[in-house]
Amino acid sequence: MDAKDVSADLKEVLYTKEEIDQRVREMAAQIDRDYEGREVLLVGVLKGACMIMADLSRAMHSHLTMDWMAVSSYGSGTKSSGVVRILKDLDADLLNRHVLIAEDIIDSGLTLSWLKANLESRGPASVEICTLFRKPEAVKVDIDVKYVGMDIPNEFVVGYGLDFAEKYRNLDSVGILAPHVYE
Ligand SMILES: O=P(O)(O)OC[C@H]1O[C@H](OP(=O)(O)OP(=O)(O)O)[C@H](O)[C@@H]1O
Ligand code: HPA
Ligand SMILES: [Mg+2]
Repeated sequence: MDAKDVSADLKEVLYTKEEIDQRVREMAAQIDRDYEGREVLLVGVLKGACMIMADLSRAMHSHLTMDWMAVSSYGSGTKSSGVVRILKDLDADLLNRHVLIAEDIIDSGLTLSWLKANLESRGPASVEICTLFRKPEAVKVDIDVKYVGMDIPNEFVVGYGLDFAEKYRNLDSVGILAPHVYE
């Protein structure tokens, strides 16, 4: 393998592009059914959710609008700082809207439990969460998540939008980062 190939930094591939694609399509179909007759505002949490937003929205068939928020709690490390910072707020007014937050991962859950409460305070008709990945062993807060793609082990993963120090987001599969990369 080319030494510059980013996938060489993975210890193990957890999900291939095809497996992710299949699961995203299933979630999109479920969301279409659940929101029948209601227009969804998809809120993508930058930057990690860029891939799931792009793929989920295109796999959905109902009318929807999209907006973006940028928050960060990981900086350049592999552990949450626990402090969520808004780097970019939404443009949309949430009053009476059906908001569906699209996320790449729930790890400690701190980002989404904070974000859900923040969006709920803006007068929406509803706020639900869709995440592609969740780490059940890492979740520290009680958080109601309506759509979960896959539960994964408590390891630092990269790819499909997920980064380590801003790298690896462009991998089309998702895998466990090899410890030699960050130790
Ligand atoms: O459940 P938690 O422990 O809070 O972790 C999940 C959050 O961490 C990552 O974002 P990050 O802060 O790395 O920003 P990024 O999306 O720009 O990479 C990820 O995209 C989630 O938003
Ligand atoms: O496992 C992870 N990988 C990348 N970013 C993350 N943000 C929270 N958990 C993770
Ligand atoms: Mg990150």
